[in-house]
Order: sequence, then C-alpha cells, then structure tokens
Amino acid sequence: MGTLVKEGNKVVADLSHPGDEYVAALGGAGGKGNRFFLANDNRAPVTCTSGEPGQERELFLELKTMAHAGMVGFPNAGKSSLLRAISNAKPAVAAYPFTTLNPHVGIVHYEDHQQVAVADVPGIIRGAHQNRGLGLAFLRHIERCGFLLFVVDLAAPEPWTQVEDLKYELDKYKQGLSERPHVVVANKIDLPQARANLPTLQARLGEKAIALSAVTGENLEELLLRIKELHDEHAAANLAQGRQPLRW
Ligand SMILES: Nc1nc2c(ncn2[C@@H]2O[C@H](COP(=O)(O)OP(=O)(O)OP(=O)(O)O)[C@@H](O)[C@H]2O)c(=O)[nH]1
Ligand SMILES: [Mg+2]
Repeated sequence: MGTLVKEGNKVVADLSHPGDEYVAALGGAGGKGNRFFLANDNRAPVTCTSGEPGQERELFLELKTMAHAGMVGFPNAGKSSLLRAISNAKPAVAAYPFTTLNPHVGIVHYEDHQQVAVADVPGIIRGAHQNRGLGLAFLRHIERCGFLLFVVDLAAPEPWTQVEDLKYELDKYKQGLSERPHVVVANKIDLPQARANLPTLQARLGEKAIALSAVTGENLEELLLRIKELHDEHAAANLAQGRQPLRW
C-alpha cells in the first residue's frame, strides 16, 4: 500500500487504499500437457506443446510513505526529536542539518488503543520544489499524509518565516497542499530565545501554534490531543467520501 505504479512517466495504478489490486501482466496461455495426447494407441504419451509467452512489462514502483500525519520542517527544527518523544520510533537526532535522509514512521499510541502514524520526513529547504536539498523525494511523502505538522525551530531568528517558506514550497510542489489540515508546532520552547520569539510568532501566524519542547517534554500533551483531533476529523472525512480510514 502507498505504492504508485508507473510505466515510463505514466501512472498506471495508485495503490493507496487497503485491498487495492493491480494486475500488471497476464501469464501466457498454458500449453497442452501429455494427457492431452492420450489415445487408445498411445497410453503413455510424451508429447506436449509449450505455452504461450506471458506479457512482459517494465514498471517502476514508487513507494510513497503513507502515514496519517506528516512532519514538515526545516533541517534541525527537531522533527526527529519530536517523533522520538511522541512515538515508539527512534530516528537519529543530531545537531547538523539533513540528519534524516529517509522517512521514518512512528506510531503514537493513545489510551483508547487508537494508533496514529506520524511520518518524520527529511528537512525541507527553500527551493525544495525545484529539487534543491532532498527536494522532491520527500515532498512526495508529505503529499500522502492526511494532515501535517509544521515543525518550527522557535529559537531561530524570525521563526515565522519558516512557516511561510514551508507553505510556499508545499504549494509550489502541489497547489493547495499547504491548506491541508495542519498544526504549527513551535519547538525548543525550553530555550530562552524561543520563549522570547513566541508572542511575535503567534501574532504573525494568525493561527495558534503549540509551543513545546521535544527535549524536555514540556507541553507534549497539547500536541498529542491536537493530533488525535486532526486524526479523527480526517477519518470522518474519509468515511464521508466512502473511503476506509487508513489503519496501522
Ligand atoms: N533545546 C532543544 N533542542 C532541541 C529540541 N528539539 C530538538 N533539538 C535539537 O535540535 C537538533 C536537531 O534535532 P533533530 O531532531 O535531529 O532535527 P530534525 O528536524 O529531525 O533535523 P533533520 O533530520 O536534519 O531535518 C538536535 O541537536 C536536537 O537535540 C528542543 O525541544 N529543545
Ligand atoms: Mg531528522
């Protein structure tokens, strides 16, 4: 699931829902076996005919991570740290950009046994939609998520520009992608500079950001509750469209 089947540049199948199937190539008609040549004067025929060759196709399978939620943020914003803090996943964390090179999916467990899959995707940079940095490879993963977590390094200078830049890159990649249901996560609130930046971020944003620290665990509960809400809304919207919700 979550696989796009391409022939050349043409998408021939998009296996995005549980149970989706695609027959890529049919086998050839079978040949006639020995039994077919059974006759009164030949009780043990050794004759047979070979079958027709099957169809041959060269297909390109593209895996797009499918998770309920996708984390979007600049390198070093703390996406992997956050996934470690809220889920069972243990992606690498380091103080240099592009630590994460491949998407990781972590499962957030709730007390009512609900499970929400959150994908940690490599950092986005300006020009990602033109394939700068790790560019298109990860934008593809983000596209598959039902809702997004914009993770911002609140201790960086003018952190609000991060949200604007992220939305710009998403929309350049696919119009409307930045309008997916989302929550802005203002990370690193344990740092004094982050605390100082928070009021301006809130004022500039026009929407409520959840300020927290992936390292100290401060205010993670608020994010966990919001993720559950976004997940429930997404599942209800899927059902309304007659689609089965994605289960992990
Ligand atoms: N003080 C503080 N540091 C943090 C916090 N969250 C992450 N960091 C630090 O920020 C650096 C980057 O963290 P990562 O989790 O690797 O960031 P990322 O967004 O996954 O980075 P890429 O994978 O490179 O895109 C590390 O040195 C973390 O320890 C936080 O809440 N507070
Ligand atoms: Mg990372």
